[in-house]
Amino acid sequence: MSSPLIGVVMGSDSDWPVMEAAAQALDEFEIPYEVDVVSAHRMPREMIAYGEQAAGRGLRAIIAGAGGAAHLPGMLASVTPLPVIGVPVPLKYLDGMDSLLSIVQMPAGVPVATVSVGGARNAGLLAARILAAHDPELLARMKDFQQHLNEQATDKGKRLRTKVAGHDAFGFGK
Ligand SMILES: Nc1c(C(=O)O)ncn1[C@@H]1O[C@H](COP(=O)(O)O)[C@@H](O)[C@H]1O
Repeated sequence: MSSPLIGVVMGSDSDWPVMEAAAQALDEFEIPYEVDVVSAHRMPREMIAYGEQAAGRGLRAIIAGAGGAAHLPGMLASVTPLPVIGVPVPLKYLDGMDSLLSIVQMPAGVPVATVSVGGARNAGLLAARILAAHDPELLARMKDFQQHLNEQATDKGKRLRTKVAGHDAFGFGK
């Protein structure tokens, strides 16, 4: 198995049902990744070690998901030079707003690329794009993926126009 290029980490294994979508996106692009629980709050020393060692171990980006007082992505970003993508994980209370605000509002100098609440799939796709910027083969696959999305959306329009007869006003891809 090739060594991981992306670290997919989360504050708890309870985040996995949300974070799994990041792993699935990486699987679709055949990007090797590792998965682990790394908590800034509950295992601060291990979290610092993970962030400090990530680049040296060959990772190219870190996807970090956490819920509630989600300090993990920002703390990782403070100790690694790698791009960090933060995923706000929604919990039972506050619908993920707490997590979103904890991740997104970073001080200048310590960037975290924050995706939407529960947006782990986009985190995986963003990590794929980061790698694709220096990998022509991966870039070509990302373009194919975007073309496929376009075709799916166009088909949805066709189906909707068929369903709502008489409202064929514009008609992309007729
Ligand atoms: N936000 C953080 C951090 C952190 O930011 O370091 N560590 C754990 N957590 C979050 O606590 C929530 C509840 O965790 P448990 O389900 O283990 O009680 C999870 O969403 C986790 O990401």
